[in-house]
Amino acid sequence: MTQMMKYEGLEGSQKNRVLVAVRFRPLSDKERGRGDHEVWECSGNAVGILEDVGMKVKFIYDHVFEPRTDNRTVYKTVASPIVQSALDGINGTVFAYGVTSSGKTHTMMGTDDTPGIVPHAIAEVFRCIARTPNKEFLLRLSMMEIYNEVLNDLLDPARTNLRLREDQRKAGNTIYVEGIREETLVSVEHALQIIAAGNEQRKTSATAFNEGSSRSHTIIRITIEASDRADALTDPNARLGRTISYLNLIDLAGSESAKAEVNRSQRMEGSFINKSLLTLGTVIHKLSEGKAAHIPFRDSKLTRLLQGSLTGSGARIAVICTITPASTQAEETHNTLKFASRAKRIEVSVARNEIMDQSSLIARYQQEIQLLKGQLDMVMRERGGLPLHDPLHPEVRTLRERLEEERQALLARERDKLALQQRIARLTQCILHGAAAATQMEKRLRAPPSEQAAAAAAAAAQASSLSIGGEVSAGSREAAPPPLADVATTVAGVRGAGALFPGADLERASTARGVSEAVEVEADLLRRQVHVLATELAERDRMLQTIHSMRGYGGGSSGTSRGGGDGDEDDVAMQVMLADRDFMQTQLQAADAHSGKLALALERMRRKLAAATGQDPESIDYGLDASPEEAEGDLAELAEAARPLRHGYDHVLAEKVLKMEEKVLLVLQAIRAKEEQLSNQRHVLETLTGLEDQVQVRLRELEGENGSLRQELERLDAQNNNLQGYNLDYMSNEDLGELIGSLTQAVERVRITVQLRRLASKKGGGAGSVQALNLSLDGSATSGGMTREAMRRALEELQSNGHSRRTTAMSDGSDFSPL
Ligand SMILES: Nc1ncnc2c1ncn2[C@@H]1O[C@H](COP(=O)(O)OP(=O)(O)OP(=O)(O)O)[C@@H](O)[C@H]1O
Repeated sequence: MTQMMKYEGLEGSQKNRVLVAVRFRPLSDKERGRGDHEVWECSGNAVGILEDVGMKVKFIYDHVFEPRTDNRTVYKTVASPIVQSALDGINGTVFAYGVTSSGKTHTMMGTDDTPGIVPHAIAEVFRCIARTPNKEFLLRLSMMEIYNEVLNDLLDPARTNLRLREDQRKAGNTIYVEGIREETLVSVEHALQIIAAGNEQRKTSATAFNEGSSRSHTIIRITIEASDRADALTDPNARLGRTISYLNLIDLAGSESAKAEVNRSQRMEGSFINKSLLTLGTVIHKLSEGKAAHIPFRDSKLTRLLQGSLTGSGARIAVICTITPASTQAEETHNTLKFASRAKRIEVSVARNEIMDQSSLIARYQQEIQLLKGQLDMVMRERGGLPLHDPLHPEVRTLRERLEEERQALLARERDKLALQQRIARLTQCILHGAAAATQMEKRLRAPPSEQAAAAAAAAAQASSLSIGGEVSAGSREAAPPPLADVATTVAGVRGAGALFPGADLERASTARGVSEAVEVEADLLRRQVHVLATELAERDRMLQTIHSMRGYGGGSSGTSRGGGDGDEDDVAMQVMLADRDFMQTQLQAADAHSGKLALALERMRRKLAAATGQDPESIDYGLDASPEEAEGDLAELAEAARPLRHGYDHVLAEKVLKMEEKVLLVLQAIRAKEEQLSNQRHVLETLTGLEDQVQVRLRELEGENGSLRQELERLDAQNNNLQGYNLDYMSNEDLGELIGSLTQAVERVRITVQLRRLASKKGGGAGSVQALNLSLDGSATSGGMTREAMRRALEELQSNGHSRRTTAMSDGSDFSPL
């Protein structure tokens, strides 16, 4: 179903006159050679015949091109606006009309050096499409010729004598050529190759004027379907605007009169060519009168084909009348100019053919593409990949790879962080023990010997009251120090190596400060790692968000419609990823919180250490030893914890891949079945076409036979008439003599027969002489109404020859007795 839309370019009017241009060509060498001279001249938009002074006959047109005008100018002026309208959904037709050799083919097709309207139009169509990214176009090209009133497909020579049909539901043009081949165009070069191949099939024969004269009307039809791009619409619920239009580019056969044809077959061609052109003239004439009279579109194939373009179905038309200024062609040129003047008076309505339903091919293709894209998406998703058709596909894949790398790096850092945390916790414990021991030692070293034992006991008590978090119980300083041997053992545990030498307690205390600083550096490192991890997490979130939005999961797009089951499966995959991410996020937060706690504990511990040793907290230093075995143990533990999750994920993916392979197999089977069905249908169609051709041939044979039978009948009728009018009484002597002559011959035949019979009876020794002889004269002798007198004379002659005769039965029933 289509709807005609008003064309804005017409400034409020829906009617538009046919645009008529006249194009002169230069006098050819051949014309000059035979003494032709120019008798027509153009001036502005007027054409006139040259007489001695000025122009006597004058015609005015929309454009008149002088002989030097090139094809590009003709295209730009006449055809380009029609091509652009066609891209906007308005039918367009450009004719080249004129006598043979006047330049029609030169104007329409041109040469490699000067391309004509057809190549220019195709190039412009593709240029405009490239400049319209918010629309999708589908171009199809068909090429046909009308030769001797038979319509042939130039793109498929096997398709001849095609029929024109009418379908009121057809968008843009209800008349169509049944079974014509249409090629979908992909580029300018492709289109020109198709046209060149079609041109090879054209019927040409030399005429008196043009060696390569076109003897047929050639029609190139470009069907343009246009549709808004769904992804370019601002409102996703808005209806896609679709249009369809037909651009006809027509090179007519020469319009010269029959007297120019040199032989019988050309005269026949001429009469057919002229039938189409004559009807075109009549149709144009009637249309130009603007009356609601009967217009004989059906009288010729050409006018029937162009009916949609010439009448109110909405079209823009341009006629280019090509003209030779040669004196010998003056009369034909005059006729061309008169035709052009009539064409100028035609008004046609101009409307855009908007497609309101899903019937257009482009709509079907769009649906099919959507469907295929959906299927492809599904296959790719199920295989754990991303849609190949997605222009961002490589980017998405890179993002996914980066995401995976980041995830791995994050996991590794988490492991490192955990190991560090454990080491910090252990160190904290050791530092506190170390700090208490150092305090006690110093006290013991400074105090008088009597107090040293009490101080050692207090230090031991303080060390035992310290919590892991670094809390020190109130009054710990007053507690009794541990024995020296205990302190030495504790510090040795902190260093993880070496013996503690009695008497070097201060040196140990300064070593403990070094440890504290190292721990602080590590804590600082940890804080920085936490920051880096947080930044990475944010980056990873952003990437996830990008992937979500690309797959329709992005913020606010959760309503994007998807196939039920497949969407669920996809959700599962995403959920796994999200859970994974959340898990890591929680880990990070915990690590963050813990490192904050650690920093606080470290600070408190440092202050306690400083207070215990009476030193500046900044100068306290403890030695530190790493424990790689423990870190490795942690890593293994973490990997073990992650395994079930990873295993589950892989398992789900593997299952999906299997399922998807099954689905792909089913789709492939369906495609194969369809192809087979199509090939069967094509076979049936070919058989039917073959049968139809045979029937046509037989029909023609029968018509031939019918003709000769009719001739025979006519001849017999004429004879019959002659015979019916036969009357001896009115016959001339001459005719009577002739008749009697033939009668005599008949009688002679009878006589011979009688003699033979008699001879036979004698030989048989039978009844003796013949008693009686009954004669029945044949119809040819009696039907003419032979007189009794003539008959009598004939019998007398018989008798005088010695034959006896008694009775003769006349064929009219009367008895005849001899004298
Ligand atoms: N405007 C022009 N400028 C130069 N040469 C031209 C022009 N028009 C036609 N010719 C030349 O005149 C000759 C005949 O032209 P063309 O074959 O286009 O005529 P035609 O009208 O198509 O003839 P036919 O009806 O017999 O096919 C060609 O050699 C062509 O190159």
